[in-house]
Amino acid sequence: MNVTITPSSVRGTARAPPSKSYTHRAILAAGYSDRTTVRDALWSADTRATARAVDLFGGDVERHEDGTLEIEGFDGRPEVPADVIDCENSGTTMRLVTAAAALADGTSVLTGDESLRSRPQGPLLEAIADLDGDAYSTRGNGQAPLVVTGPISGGGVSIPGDVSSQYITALLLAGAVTDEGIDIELETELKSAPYVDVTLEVLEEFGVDARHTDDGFAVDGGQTYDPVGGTYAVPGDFSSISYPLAAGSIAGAEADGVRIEGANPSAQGDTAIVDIVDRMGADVEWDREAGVIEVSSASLSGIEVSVADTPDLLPTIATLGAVADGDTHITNAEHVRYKETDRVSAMAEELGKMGVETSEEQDSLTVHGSESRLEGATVRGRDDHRIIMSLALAGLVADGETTVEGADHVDVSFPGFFGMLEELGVALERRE
Ligand SMILES: O=C(O)C1=C[C@@H](OP(=O)(O)O)[C@@H](O)[C@H](O)C1
Ligand SMILES: C=C(OP(=O)(O)O)C(=O)O
Repeated sequence: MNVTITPSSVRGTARAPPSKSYTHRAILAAGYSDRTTVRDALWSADTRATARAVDLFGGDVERHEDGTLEIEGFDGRPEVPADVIDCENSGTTMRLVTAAAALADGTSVLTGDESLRSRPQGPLLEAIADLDGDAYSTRGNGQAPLVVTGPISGGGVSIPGDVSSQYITALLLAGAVTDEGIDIELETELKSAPYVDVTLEVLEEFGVDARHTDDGFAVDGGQTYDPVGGTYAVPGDFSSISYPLAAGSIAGAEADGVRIEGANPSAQGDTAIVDIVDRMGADVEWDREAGVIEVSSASLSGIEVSVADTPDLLPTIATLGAVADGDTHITNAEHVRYKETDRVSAMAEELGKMGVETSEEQDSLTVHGSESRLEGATVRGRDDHRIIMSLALAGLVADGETTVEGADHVDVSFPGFFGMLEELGVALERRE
């Protein structure tokens, strides 16, 4: 599907979709439990991939119309899957499920789409091998397809922290149900660190104890996943909130801008987007207790911002920077190159088609904003949900129409994205 956006101003109320990161963890944690009800779960292509893995491990995920998932777990000991586990486009699924597969008494095979089969899995495979499991890439290049044989019983591992925090999350979730637990020593500084805090928060809610140590993280073995009252509720997603928030900041009607509901505080690092648009000059208020953000546009100025903790915000910030006056310097961005696409280059090249100048280095992206309007253009979504959504936002303030190709991929994290834009008053057309 291609989507053509006509420049529009936005006003009205948007509701944050549930968090993808919390939903993945909740589905797998529920799999490790006896039985759990997960309320307000995100049901998207990525989270469905995690649910399918839980089914293949011997659990059962049933979804009710209201978004509640009733999950019968495999109770800490995954069965050997009867089929290949297809993680599709989801890095989180592949990492979390690889470590779960290492608990099974036999061999699991994991694969994914072309994008996922190009992302790095080597450090996690080596960690499993250090724990006396057997884990390898069929092509010997550290990328999926992956073959994982367990069971592991726990122990100590050392792992780099600057490739993906998801390796740590995966080992903590699985480590709790090993015999010995897992002690993780970080070899390099941790990037995307708040995502591990999200994991610790979910583990705590499921009654599992895991902790920071002097040189990394640790989880004791022999624990049981058992949330209070047998239920867990997923909070709103701040990576997704970044889109209506940025839309309101660049195209919000002055008198009555955009109101975002479901914006309750949690461990998500991407809550930083509220501060970022504020620093750029948007008129924004966040009532944390009510979980409501209100934003309207003002003229924005470029800023310097590190995405070490918040890689998923880079595409949104790049679009904000394109509209702002002056340079927006996005630093500590190397790990953003290991996502569904190399998002640093993807945003530089696609915004370039809209007349935006950028300078790219391995670890940073500088967007040279100017007061002249962006040019409407046909841009490639690169089969990457965040690139698609961020380019669609740029289309709100371009001169003329902007067509985003391959826009269906928003289904990965925000299936209702274009419907939300329409409700905010955006004129757009979908073409198959
Ligand atoms: O654990 C998670 O839920 C995520 C961690 C981050 O990845 P990395 O840790 O690989 O940077 C983030 O980019 C991804 O969208 C979700
Ligand atoms: C990188 C992302 O997710 P994942 O790593 O799960 O593919 C994302 O949602 O932007």
